Amino acid sequence: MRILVLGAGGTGGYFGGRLAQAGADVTFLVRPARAAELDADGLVIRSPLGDATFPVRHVLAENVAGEAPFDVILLACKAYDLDTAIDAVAPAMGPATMLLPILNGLAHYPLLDQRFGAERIIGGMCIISAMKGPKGEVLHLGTPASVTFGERQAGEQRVRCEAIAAAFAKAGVEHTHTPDIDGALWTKFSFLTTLAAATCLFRASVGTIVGTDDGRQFMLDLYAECSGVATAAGHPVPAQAREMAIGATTQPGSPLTASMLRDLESGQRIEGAHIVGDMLRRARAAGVPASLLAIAWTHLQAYEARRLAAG
Ligand SMILES: NC(=O)C1=CN([C@@H]2O[C@H](COP(=O)(O)OP(=O)(O)OC[C@H]3O[C@@H](n4cnc5c(N)ncnc54)[C@H](OP(=O)(O)O)[C@@H]3O)[C@@H](O)[C@H]2O)C=CC1
Ligand SMILES: CC(C)(CO)C(=O)C(=O)O
Repeated sequence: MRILVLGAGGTGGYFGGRLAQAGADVTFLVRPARAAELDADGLVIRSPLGDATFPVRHVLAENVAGEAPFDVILLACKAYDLDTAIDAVAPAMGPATMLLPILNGLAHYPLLDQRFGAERIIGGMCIISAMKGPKGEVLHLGTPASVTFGERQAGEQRVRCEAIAAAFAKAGVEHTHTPDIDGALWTKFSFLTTLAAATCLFRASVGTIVGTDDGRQFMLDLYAECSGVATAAGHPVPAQAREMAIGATTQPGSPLTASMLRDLESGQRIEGAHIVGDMLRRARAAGVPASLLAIAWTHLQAYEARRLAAG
């Protein structure tokens, strides 16, 4: 199976790197600065699950057509880079290629479906804390590192998902090929939106937030808004997943934060519109009360406005 990975950052670098390390046929589609880092140092992974440094095959967008066809394209960019990423992978989409996005959120699916056809877009997401370090190394923070994926349409997608599962199994990557990817995506979206909105709003970890007088109730109320949107969309979060989400977002002393807080605190662009803004838009469309989401989204827009004004 030939795999193209768009993005050799935190998630693409980690999961694509583990596949390549295990001998899978992996090519990274990168931009020139990342290509120069990979040429100089190889792909460097620093992880509690095992450090690794090795050369990887990589290609620039202008040359990717010559490398096609691929069986699977793993899309691992930030949501604000979606337009350029979609253009970059388009020449690599052969007639049988399927694309597996692992971005957070849901709003990329209609864009991908429209451009490439829904029959070619598998559903996917990942659980990990990872980022690109100052020298281009992929830093895996903590131990969770799993990918969940599944067919959005019966037929060919199922066969391809089975092949993807086999590749992750060979690479020793924790993975789930789920029969209900829409449910899994909504479960993650409602949890992640709560985590991102709250940890960014208060610039603090879960433990610090719930250590305040009203922090625990704030988390519960915010999760109720987000999971209410999931229910309204026809994908209520199953009881066990709800308990896990509430446990993780209200655990005293927990150092947990969202990757969005890391981006915000380092002054970078954030996926606020794709995650918190999109959840609020869906809440309003469904008539779900969402006053806390509105505050969190106002805060993220103010951050983005100040960032732009500062140049
Ligand atoms: N990091 C985390 O812990 C987690 C992240 N996620 C989600 O995963 C997604 C990816 O996040 P993450 O891996 O952290 O992001 P990163 O910013 O670490 O990596 C994204 C990579 O995509 C590359 N890229 C963007 N556009 C293009 C393009 N047109 N052509 C080639 N390469 C491109 C960037 O390249 P360049 O280096 O040139 O800018 C960058 O290296 C997000 O939706 C995020 O929310 C989900 C779970 C956890
Ligand atoms: C919820 C978490 C931490 C797990 O992957 C995440 O997706 C993020 O921080 O973006």
